[in-house]
Amino acid sequence: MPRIAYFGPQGTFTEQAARSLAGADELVPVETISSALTSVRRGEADAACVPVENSVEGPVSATLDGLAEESPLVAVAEALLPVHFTVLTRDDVETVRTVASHPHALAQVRWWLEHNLPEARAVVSSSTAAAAVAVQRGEYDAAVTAPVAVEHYPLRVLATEVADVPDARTRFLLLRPPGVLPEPTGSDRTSIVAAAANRTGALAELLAELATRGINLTRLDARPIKGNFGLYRFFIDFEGHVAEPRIGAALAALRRRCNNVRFLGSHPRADGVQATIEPGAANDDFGNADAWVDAVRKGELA
Ligand SMILES: O=C(O)C(=O)C[C@]1(C(=O)O)C=C[C@@H](O)C=C1
Repeated sequence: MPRIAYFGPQGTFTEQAARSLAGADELVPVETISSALTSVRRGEADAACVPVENSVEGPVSATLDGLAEESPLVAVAEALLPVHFTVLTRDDVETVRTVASHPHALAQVRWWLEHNLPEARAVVSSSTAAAAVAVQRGEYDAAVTAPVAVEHYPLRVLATEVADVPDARTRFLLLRPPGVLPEPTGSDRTSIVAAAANRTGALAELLAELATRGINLTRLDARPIKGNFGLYRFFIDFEGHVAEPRIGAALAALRRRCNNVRFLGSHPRADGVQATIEPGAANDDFGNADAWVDAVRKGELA
């Protein structure tokens, strides 16, 4: 049975995302995002499920860095989960002095903590479920967790539906080694990471290759290239599938212009949003234009 390594332990938001993507596959919790990716690279798991971006706190840097380095992995599916939290404590805790969670979770409940647990010091844990484990062990007084954590850890519920931003969401990826790509659906996302040359206008030129082909961006993040202070990689997500001519042409142009381009996948969007097709950028427009150039080269048309 195929195995999916997910960012655990049991009871994380990522487990919920993995369940929605896994079908009948076996789910295997691992402690960190980087170990989920490593287990796929080593062939110990067939796929990894990890968070990639949150609508309040932004990109998950461990995922971005993990995808830019070592052997390539590609995203074949995504899940989008609404994020609100449950705060758990132990029965013996009278005053909450420490509250633990994943940094992304703490950032999403900052206001709530200031107003409801003003005495509590926030402590970072590797995941929301790891915080629940630490509370069980008596290391901290409370944990900010995913609602499902209460099914795994017998703790007292202090609050539910906790979220400073009511409509917060996190997007998760299912990653595999390069192989057969998912079919295009008309509602797809393509992801790349590229290191633009260090000269005036290099990033603008890179983005222009996408803009002139009518490709709508859905995310742009910069991450430092470690060991090269001041140099950055750009993670770019955009509408469309590499099977479509406008996307293929843009990727070829980026490959020519950039020091390094890595394809991170083309897969259906979880929100079902259809790609915007600008006038002249449809598959047929590219096909007809290529056919015309072929005919010109053969001396059949002018
Ligand atoms: O710790 C978890 O439960 C996770 O799945 C990680 C994570 C994240 O990385 O953003 C996922 C969703 C929430 O936004 C908070 C934490």
